[in-house]
Amino acid sequence: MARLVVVSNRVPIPDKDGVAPAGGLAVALQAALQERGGIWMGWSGKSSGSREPERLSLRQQGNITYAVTDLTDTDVEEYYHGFANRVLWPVCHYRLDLAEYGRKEMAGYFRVNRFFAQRLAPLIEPDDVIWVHDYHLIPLAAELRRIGLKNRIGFFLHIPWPSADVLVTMPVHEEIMRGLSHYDLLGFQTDHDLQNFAGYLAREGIGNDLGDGLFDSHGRTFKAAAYPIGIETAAFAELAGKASANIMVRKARQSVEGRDLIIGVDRLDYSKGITQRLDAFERFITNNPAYQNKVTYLQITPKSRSEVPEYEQMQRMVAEQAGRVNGAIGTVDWVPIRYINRSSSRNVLAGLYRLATIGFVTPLRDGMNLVAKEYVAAQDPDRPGVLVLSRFAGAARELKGALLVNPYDVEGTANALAKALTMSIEERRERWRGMMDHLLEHDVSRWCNDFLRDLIVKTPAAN
Ligand SMILES: O=P(O)(O)OC[C@H]1O[C@H](O[C@H]2O[C@H](CO)[C@@H](O)[C@H](O)[C@H]2O)[C@H](O)[C@@H](O)[C@@H]1O
Ligand SMILES: O=c1ccn([C@@H]2O[C@H](COP(=O)(O)OP(=O)(O)O)[C@@H](O)[C@H]2O)c(=O)[nH]1
Repeated sequence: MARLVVVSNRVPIPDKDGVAPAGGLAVALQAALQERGGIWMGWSGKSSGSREPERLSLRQQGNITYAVTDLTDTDVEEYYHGFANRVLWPVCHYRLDLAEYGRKEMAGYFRVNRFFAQRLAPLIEPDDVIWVHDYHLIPLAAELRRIGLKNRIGFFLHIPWPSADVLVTMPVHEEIMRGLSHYDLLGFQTDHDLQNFAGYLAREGIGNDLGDGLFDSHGRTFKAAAYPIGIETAAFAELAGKASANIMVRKARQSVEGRDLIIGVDRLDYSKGITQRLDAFERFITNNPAYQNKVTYLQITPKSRSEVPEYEQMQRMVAEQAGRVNGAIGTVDWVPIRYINRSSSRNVLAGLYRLATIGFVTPLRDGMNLVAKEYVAAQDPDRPGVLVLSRFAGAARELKGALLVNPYDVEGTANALAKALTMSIEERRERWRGMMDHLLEHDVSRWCNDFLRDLIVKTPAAN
C-alpha cells in the first residue's frame, strides 16, 4: 500500500501526551495516515520573525510523521493574511468588494508555496501519494513538479469554487488555473463547484471536458469530481447522546427555562451571514410577537483571522448588532440573543445542538458547513429539531430535509423560523430520518476513502 503524504496549511499536531485535536477531518486523515503510514506537513501556525526557518520540525506519532515549519512575519502577512485570506477567500465566497489585490501579497503566496515544496520534496519517496488541502496551497503541485516529482498528487478544495465571471476578476486567475492542472485529481465539495470549474475551462478556452470526469488543460490530463465532505456521524451522535450530563450543557438547559432554543455556531466570518441572521431573528419576533419570551437564540462565534482588517471590523459590527436587536426586542425579563465570542468544545457543542429546537445555519456562501451536519447528527431521534439552512451552503446539496432559505431574504428566513417552531413532530422525524440516513452513509471516512481510491487508481488517460 502506497504511503500517504497530507499537506495542509494547518496541521493538527498531537500535544505532548500524544492527544491529537478532535474534529472529523483530522480524525479521518489521521486514520488514513496511520493505516498506510505517512507524513502530515504544513505551517506550524507560528512566526520565525525575520529569519527563514532552516528545517522542518518533525514529530513521530505511531505511523505518522508530523512535519511543520514556521514562516517569517513577511510570509505570514503576504501568504496567509494577504493573498489566501484577502484575495482567494473573498473571491471564492463571491465578495469581490472585499478582495484586496496587492502584487506583493500575490508574490508572497507563490513564494511560500515554493518554500513548502522545497522543504517537502526531500521527504518524498517515488511511490508516495500526496494529498494537498485547500486554497492556501493551490500552486504546490506545480512547484513539486518543477523539482521533478512524478508522484500522484491530489487536491481537495474545502471552499466554494466560483463561476467564471467571478474568477476572472482576480488578476492571477490564469496562474491559479495553471496550478490546478498539475494535480492528478481535483476534488470539490459540490457538483456546482465542479460545474464552475469546468465552465471556466470552456469559457476561457484553456481546457476540455473529456467525459468520465477527465479534463485536459495546459497539456495535462487529470480527473475532477465532487467529494462532499462528511462528519464522523455515528461518533458525533453518540457524543451528543452523552453530552446532556456535561455541566455546561446542564447549565444551558436550566437557563433557557423551557423556552425553545435556536442555535447558531460559526467562526466570526463575513461569509457566514451572521448579521443577516440577526436581522431575520428580529423580524421573526416582530412578525410573531406571541414568541416574545418563548425563544432564546444562542449564537456561538469564536473569533477568527483577527489580523485581517475585514474580520476585525466584523467583530464590532456583529457585537453592535446583537446589542441593538436585544435592545429593540428584549424585555425586562427576557434577553433574546445570547452572543458568545469564545470557542466551545465539541462535547459542549454536541449537547447544545441536541438541546436546540432549531439549528440556524445561514451562510451567504460556504464550501460545505460542517455545523449543519453536526446539528443533524446530534438530534434525539424521538424529538429531533429542525435545520434551517442556507441554500448557499454546500451542505444544502445533500440535506434535503432542511428548511432551505435564501439568507439575503430576511422575511423568508424569518418565516422559516416560524415554520420550524410550528412543525409537527411527525414531519420533524421524517425530515430528520432522511438526513441522518444520508449522513450515516456519507460520513468522513467514506469521503476520505472515495478521494484516495480515485487518486491512487490511475485512469487510462492519466499522465
Ligand atoms: O485555518 P483558519 O484560517 O483559522 O480557518 C478555519 C478553516 O476554515 C475553512 O473551512 C472550510 O472547510 C470546511 C471543511 O471542509 C467546510 O465545511 C467549510 O465550508 C470551509 O469554509 C478553511 O477552508 C480551512 O482551510 C480552515 O482551516
Ligand atoms: O466554538 C466552536 C465553533 C465551531 N467549532 C467547530 O468548527 C467547525 C466549523 O466547520 P464549518 O465547516 O461549519 O465551518 P468553517 O469554520 O470550517 O468555515 C465545526 O466542526 C464545529 O463543530 C468548534 O469546535 N467550536
